[in-house]
Amino acid sequence: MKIEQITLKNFLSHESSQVSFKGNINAIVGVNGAGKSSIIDGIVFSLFREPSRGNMNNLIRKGKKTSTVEIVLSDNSKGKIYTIRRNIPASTEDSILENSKPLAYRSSEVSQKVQEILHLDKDILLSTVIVRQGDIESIFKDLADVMKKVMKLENLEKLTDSNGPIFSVKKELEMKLENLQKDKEMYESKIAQKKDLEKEIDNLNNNLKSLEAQKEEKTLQLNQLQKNKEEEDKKRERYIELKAKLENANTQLNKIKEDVKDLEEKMKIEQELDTELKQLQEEKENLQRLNDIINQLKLISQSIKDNNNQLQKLSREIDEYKENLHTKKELEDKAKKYEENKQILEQLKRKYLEYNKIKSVYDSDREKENNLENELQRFLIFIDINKLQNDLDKISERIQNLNTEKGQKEESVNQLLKIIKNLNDVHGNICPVCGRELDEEHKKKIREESETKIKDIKIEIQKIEKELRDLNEEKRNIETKIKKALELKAKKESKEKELNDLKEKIIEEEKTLNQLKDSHDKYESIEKELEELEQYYKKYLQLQRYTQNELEEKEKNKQEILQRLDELNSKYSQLRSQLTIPDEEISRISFKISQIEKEYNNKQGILIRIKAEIERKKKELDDIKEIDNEIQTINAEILRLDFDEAKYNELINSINTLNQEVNSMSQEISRILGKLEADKKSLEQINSELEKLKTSIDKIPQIEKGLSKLEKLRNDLSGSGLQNFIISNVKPKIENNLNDILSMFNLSFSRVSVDFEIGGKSKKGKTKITAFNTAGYDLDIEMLSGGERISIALALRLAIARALLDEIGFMILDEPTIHLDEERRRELLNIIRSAMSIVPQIIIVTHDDEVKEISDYIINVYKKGDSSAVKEGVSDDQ
Ligand SMILES: Nc1ncnc2c1ncn2[C@@H]1O[C@H](COP(=O)(O)OP(=O)(O)OP(=O)(O)O)[C@@H](O)[C@H]1O
Repeated sequence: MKIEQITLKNFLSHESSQVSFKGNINAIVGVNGAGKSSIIDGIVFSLFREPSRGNMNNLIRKGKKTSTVEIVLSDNSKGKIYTIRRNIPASTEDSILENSKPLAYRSSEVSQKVQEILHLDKDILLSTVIVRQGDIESIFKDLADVMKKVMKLENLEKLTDSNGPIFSVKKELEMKLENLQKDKEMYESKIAQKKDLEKEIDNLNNNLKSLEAQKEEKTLQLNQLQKNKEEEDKKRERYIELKAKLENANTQLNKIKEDVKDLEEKMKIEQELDTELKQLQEEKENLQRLNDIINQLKLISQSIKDNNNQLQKLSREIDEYKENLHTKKELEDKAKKYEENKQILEQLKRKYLEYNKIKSVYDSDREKENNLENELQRFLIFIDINKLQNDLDKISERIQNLNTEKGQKEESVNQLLKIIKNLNDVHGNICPVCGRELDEEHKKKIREESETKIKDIKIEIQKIEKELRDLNEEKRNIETKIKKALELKAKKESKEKELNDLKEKIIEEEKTLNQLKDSHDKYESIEKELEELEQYYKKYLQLQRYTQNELEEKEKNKQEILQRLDELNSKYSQLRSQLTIPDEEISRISFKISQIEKEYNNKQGILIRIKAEIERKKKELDDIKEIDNEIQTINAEILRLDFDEAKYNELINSINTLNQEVNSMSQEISRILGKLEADKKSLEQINSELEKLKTSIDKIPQIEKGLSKLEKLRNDLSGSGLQNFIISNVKPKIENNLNDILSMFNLSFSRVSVDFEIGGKSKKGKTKITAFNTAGYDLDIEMLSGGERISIALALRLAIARALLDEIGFMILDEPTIHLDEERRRELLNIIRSAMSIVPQIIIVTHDDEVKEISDYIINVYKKGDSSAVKEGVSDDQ
């Protein structure tokens, strides 16, 4: 089995590293603390879930919560690849895959599979081919313990330990035996109990029989007495019933006799009350009559009052009516006039409005006419346009002449300027004008003359220009005047036309106004008249509802009321004369009536009650006879019954005594029966217990035998005898392997022997390793050189591994050269090289350059920030 690759996620100092072991000798190199050993920790953890640094959580990279390690192993002989993945914490499942096929998931199952399928035993590997820092030689002193561990001999010790399984089985059996002994004691005591119980049951049965016979005799006596009592009970019941009836009848009789004692007296009161009530009735009727008259008088008096009020109101209305009717008549003419005028006004209205309309137009036209005439007055200033035109023509002519003159003068100047210029351009002395000879003097003269002339002409031109400016100014003035004069003329003509048209229109308007004037004036005078009449007309309209017919109707009503009043007054006097009492009495009549009524009702109530009482008492007189008869009948029956209370009580006492006797017998019988029942149950219980106890105690000899066998087994297994026997079987194999391996290491020994004795629980084991040199001398391990010791130590580790494992796939050495001197280091390297023929894959963690030299694959581990990183295939100095 070879280690192909390991992947570390948040494991110790590695955040995320993947390491492949591609060589035969793989060197893991790097500075102190780079994370090299962490890789070895990763390998051990991934295989066995074994925490190398304290507890499991220490393996998680600080600051992280989870960690994962995955290792890939290959078994080339079988062509299989195994991938084992471990997680911390264990809440995430581990896994093992065989060629990508899952084999197990739970961490304990994964460890089990590693052991079973890969044949990688944790104890063997950790004690042999996985060698931690500086541990190579520790095998010499620990060999006995290592063997004990790898051979699992500790388990044998555990078997015979005082906490071990044999001990606990023995303990269990001893306890069982102890319990069974107790059962035996119990069995014997139960047998004694059983005998006592059987005796008691016999006694109880005898008592029961005699008691039952006595009880039967007493019960017969009791039955006879009970029969007698039943007859007496019936008599007694009737006797009590009759006695109660008798007492009841006597009580009733006495009560009635007491009640009828005052019958005569009551009848007398009845008569007196009858007479009194009649008198009261008469008195009441008289007063009632008077009261009726008084009520009638009151009604008539009220009616007279109402009629008088009505009369007064009506008289006032009639007076007001008469006055209004009179005023209405006076206003009638004016109202009529008003309505007529209103009609005429309506007829004239159209012409009136037309007149007003035309009149307002006429007035405005007259005003316009006036304004126009005033305006025309202002146009009277006369302007002579012809004269202005003449002046203008003259000025125009003069301007034209002056312009011609100016042009001529300007031409003269130009000519003179040309001469001057020509003089300047002359080359030679020939006059350009005349062609004659020309000297400088002559040139000068001509120039001066010409210039003087130009000056003069320019002054003249300036004069002409001034005159021209003045003339032009004057010309513009005259032209403006002419223009204005022409505009005024046209305006005046238009206004004159307008005035003429207006005058014609005014004449027409005056004509129409004259035609409408009469109607207009009439309208205005009627309108004024209507204004004056309007108040009368309004008043007339208010009074229109007053008519003569209605007045007459009211007068008629008044007469009727007067007549009614006469009738009422005479009726009042007539009724008053019937009332014979004085006025002051009248008001007390109704009070008196109510007093009498009250007294009457009161007495009548008393009378009714007395009458009912008399009636009831008369009936009671009949009842007395009936009750007397009943009493006689009851007394006769009591005599016939012949019941004696004393005798009856005697009978009851006898029955009670007998009853008590029978009951106490029954109770005793029940008690004996209960006891018998309980005893029988106890007997049954004891029998079944005895049966069970018998089966238990039958087991005692068997258990005693088992216990003695166990004791023997424990004695046989304890001590080092068996362990040493087992070891002695493996020892030759290891020794052979060791000598085989050592032969490859090129040492000068003919043989090396190994002896060890397994220690006990508190005793350390002993190891003795002896080397025999070629001369035949034996040398103790302590006497050998460092290199020889390391060679034997490594060979011994490999020898043990080979003896116990199917094959050795790899060896891991963490800093094997540490603490070694130069020579021993070199020797170790030779041995490692030689070991290649025994172990196909070696992984060495090292600082040693020479180790790097013998390695065919370098894994460089370094710190990147606070995390470890890995670079493969190169050394750290590359
Ligand atoms: N749980 C952890 N999380 C992060 N870093 C850790 C953790 N445990 C230990 N370390 C650190 O990891 C680093 C690497 O340790 P490791 O033993 O692998 O180094 P090394 O390369 O073998 O060093 P040396 O050559 O000195 O033995 C150390 O600096 C150590 O302090």
